[in-house]
Amino acid sequence: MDLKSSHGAPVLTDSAPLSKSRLGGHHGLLPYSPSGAPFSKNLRLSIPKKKFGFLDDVRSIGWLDAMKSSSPPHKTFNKDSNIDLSSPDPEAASLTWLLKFPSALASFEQIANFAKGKRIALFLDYDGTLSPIVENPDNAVMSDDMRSAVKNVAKYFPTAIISGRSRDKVYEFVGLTELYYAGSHGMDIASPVRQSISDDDPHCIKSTDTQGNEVNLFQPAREFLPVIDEVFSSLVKSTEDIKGATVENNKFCVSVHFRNVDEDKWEAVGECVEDVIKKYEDRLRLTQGRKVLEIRPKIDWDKGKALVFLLESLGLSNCDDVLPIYVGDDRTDEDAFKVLRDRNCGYGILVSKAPKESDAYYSLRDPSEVMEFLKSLVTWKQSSVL
Ligand SMILES: O=P(O)(O)OC[C@H]1O[C@H](O[C@H]2O[C@H](CO)[C@@H](O)[C@H](O)[C@H]2O)[C@H](O)[C@@H](O)[C@@H]1O
Repeated sequence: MDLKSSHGAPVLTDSAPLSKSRLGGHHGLLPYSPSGAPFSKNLRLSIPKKKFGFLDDVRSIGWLDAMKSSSPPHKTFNKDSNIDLSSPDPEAASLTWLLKFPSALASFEQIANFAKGKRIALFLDYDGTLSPIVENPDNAVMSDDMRSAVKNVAKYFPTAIISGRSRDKVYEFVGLTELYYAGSHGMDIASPVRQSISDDDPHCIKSTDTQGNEVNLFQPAREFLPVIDEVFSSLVKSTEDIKGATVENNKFCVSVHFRNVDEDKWEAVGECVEDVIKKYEDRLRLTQGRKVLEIRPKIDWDKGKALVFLLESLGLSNCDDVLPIYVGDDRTDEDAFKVLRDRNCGYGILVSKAPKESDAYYSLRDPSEVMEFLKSLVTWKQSSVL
């Protein structure tokens, strides 16, 4: 694994751009694009690409606009057509987007064809993918139906959850022992013990899981634990007078939620965060998710690196016989989509109703479609072994 190390931790050398050109170089896995599609060639989707770090956005456009830019207001969808009515030509924009990111359900046969003769390995984000987005992060429980769909799919395919939550928290929500878990945006991975991975790696420690199995804990940001705890306490204090603001300790990162804060106080939330983290400028970085600001160690590690680590730890890194599929809804999932795209090995599936730029190949609209997709994988696998 290509990991630059300094003072024992992998160091972030550059802030990677979120998206790159989707054209060329990946022909083997490009999804089917219907010809003669019913949309005008002149229509272009105007979706801003993220080129710089979030603090650079703040410096150029201010806190409020930066926070708004990645937390677009809830769109109004026509009940029958599910089309965004707030855009000038929503129907065309939606169709154009679906041509670029076809539905993984509508394209299921094509995905299944690519998977023939390969082992599918599944990687799932949690919030917004397995559970719907809700106002209070503590209430983001997974439905029993979804749990049973994930349990079933894991009988046939190695399945891992890669979440921004702490590993313990996401396990508490999911509660399935048959999965692999990575928390804190991949900075806390529990995987089976494999000598080649764990030998001599200072970030790996052997531990025991809830069932008494020996596991390998990979925690590349362990040295940041005291800083993260310090920042968490300071943020709880500094945001206590902002109604609706909450701070979540995700062990190796901290989330500052502003979903329930009046928009005229968003800037105040941003300023609290800036005040607290400015003295850690060389050690921490700031990113943004869905109405959440996230403070993370400045190390070269993300969900994409976690995906590669898990593939290696599970003995699934050979692209010739493994097809990794990563399903996620958030900006942080883009790092994993990009890894699959760059390696030309596997598919990213973006969960979104609204057109967004992405390095995924396919899309699903919401967690209920994710559940349908998981069920389809099981049905397909069962029928192919008959
Ligand atoms: O990587 P994920 O599993 O998607 O975690 C990302 C963040 O998800 C949670 O926040 C988001 O979901 C909440 C519950 O639906 C919602 O209230 C919040 O506005 C969203 O940002 C979680 O609370 C964060 O800590 C995670 O980083």
